[in-house]
Amino acid sequence: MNESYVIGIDYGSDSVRSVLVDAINGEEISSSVFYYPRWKRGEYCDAASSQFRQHPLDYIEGLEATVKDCLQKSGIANIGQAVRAISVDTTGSTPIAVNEQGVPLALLDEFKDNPNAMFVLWKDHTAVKEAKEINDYNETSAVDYLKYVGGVYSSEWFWAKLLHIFRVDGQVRKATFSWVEHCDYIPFLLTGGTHASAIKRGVCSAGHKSLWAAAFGGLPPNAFFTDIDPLLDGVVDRLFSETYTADKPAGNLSTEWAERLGLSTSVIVGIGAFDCHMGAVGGQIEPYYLSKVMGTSTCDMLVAPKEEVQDTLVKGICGQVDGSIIPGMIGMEAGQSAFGDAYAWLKQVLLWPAKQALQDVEGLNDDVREQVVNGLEETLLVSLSKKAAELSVTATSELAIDWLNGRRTPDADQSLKGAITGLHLGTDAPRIFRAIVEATCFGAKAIVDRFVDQGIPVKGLIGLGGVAKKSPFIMQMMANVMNMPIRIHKSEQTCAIGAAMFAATAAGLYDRVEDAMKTMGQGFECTYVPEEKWVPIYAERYERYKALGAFIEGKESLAITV
Ligand SMILES: Nc1ncnc2c1ncn2[C@@H]1O[C@H](COP(=O)(O)OP(=O)(O)O)[C@@H](O)[C@H]1O
Ligand SMILES: O=C(CO)[C@@H](O)[C@@H](O)COP(=O)(O)O
Repeated sequence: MNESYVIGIDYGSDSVRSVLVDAINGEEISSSVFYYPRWKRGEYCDAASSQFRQHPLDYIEGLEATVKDCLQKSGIANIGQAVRAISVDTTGSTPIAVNEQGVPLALLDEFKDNPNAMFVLWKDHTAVKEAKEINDYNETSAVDYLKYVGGVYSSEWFWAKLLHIFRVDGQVRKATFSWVEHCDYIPFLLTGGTHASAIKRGVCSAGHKSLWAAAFGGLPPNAFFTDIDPLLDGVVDRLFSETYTADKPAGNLSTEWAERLGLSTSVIVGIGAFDCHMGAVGGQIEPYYLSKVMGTSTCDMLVAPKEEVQDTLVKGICGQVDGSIIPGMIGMEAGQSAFGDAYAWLKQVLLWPAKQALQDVEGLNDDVREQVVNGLEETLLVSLSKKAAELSVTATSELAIDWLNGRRTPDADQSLKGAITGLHLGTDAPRIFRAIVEATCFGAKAIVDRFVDQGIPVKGLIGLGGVAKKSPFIMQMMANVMNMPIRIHKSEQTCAIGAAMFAATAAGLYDRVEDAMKTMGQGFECTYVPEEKWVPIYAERYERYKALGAFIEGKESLAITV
């Protein structure tokens, strides 16, 4: 019997996806998706105050459901005995408070409905004030602890979130022993860990979000944190000093989880990492190619050999970490806090009157109502794209800024807001949609410019994730705005496939993840090439986008006519 099956698990913002893969050739045997039920009902969240929390049970139920479903769908007899390894990727920074035993507080009766005891999702921006305090304090610090995270600490990250929760919830603070990223918690859970000090931390989350750096000898010292707020006293001592790359095992599947999943305890559980990092590997990243994972948000990943990067520090990105993507190389991360979410926002604005009208119509059958709403939800972005693709654009057409969820890169500032300008009576839904799509592409170009300006060349673009697969309109606009071809990867599940590649490496089926990537990678399906006619028009409009952005930031008065 072939005993080379591995499982990759990808925890996205709305759902978890698992894939069962044959590690010998990368063949995808089966896959399964589970939408988080509590999250779907909007529980524990308040978009108006940027509070986005996820209950650990959403993750645990999804883990069990998708893995069992994959095994069952495979149709392979005794598949449970043939699985060699599991690796997990998750969103991040998505941390949670745990007690001494490593149990998330929301799993305890006392805290089961308390959002502050749950995972603080990456896009939760309740800690803007705390991030600013970290940035301000670092300015005065003798050691620049932000130098490997782009020089700016974001409210999307670990320490800002921890401090915020400690300040707003004394009960949670008192019950907290340690604080752990989602990507480090799941391997701990699967391996049956019983003490928080045994949680193995991946270098990916530690380096990009928690200020861990080998050059600092680990995390910043206690004094750094207590100077920001004495509430943080002692926390760092209960965190970690060692980190691991994702090609290494975290341990074996515990007896409890082996039984729950129908697998054996010889299954190796790999060290976890962030979705976009494993996604870049699933999408066959190459040195100096920007791998853009384009979904709800974007994560823009780049790897470069250590000896070439040397002392170059790229300002305003989400960090550069030795081994965060591919062990042995410097992994760099940048991104946009709202990409697909910006389109989803417009969709919801446009659907509101229709949904309301359907509610108001008396005597309408509930099934019909639901069918109409579902139909609109599914088709609206596709029909908007079709119409928007037919529009011509001039210098003064509607112009938007994409910071609907703040700005992640360049120079994280989650307090910034989006904008749409140049509206007139002829402005209709497709024109607004076109402007928003264009703004997200301009935001993407600003990231490329930042890498290049700081001495890191961008030699090509790789497109991954939901939007890259679903929207030829947006990908063509991206190629035109960037004036660079963009190659779209074949895989529907690059993050989960990347996790499967790491699982295969952690189990020793490959020596290096690059070898797994070569053999298990599915290749590319198409390339969008810049259209000459549009390149100069977008180049001009990009200058206008930058001027409008500077105005919104309060840096400059408006030097363009909108
Ligand atoms: N046809 C479409 N055109 C543009 N964006 C789309 C389209 N269909 C879905 N999206 C966007 O894709 C995003 C989801 O991407 P996906 O990669 O599936 O999820 P995640 O980011 O959670 O991993 C949503 O924000 C949605 O607005
Ligand atoms: O920010 C990171 C990683 O650093 C991502 O986890 C976050 O953008 C979530 O990505 P998705 O768009 O939900 O796939």
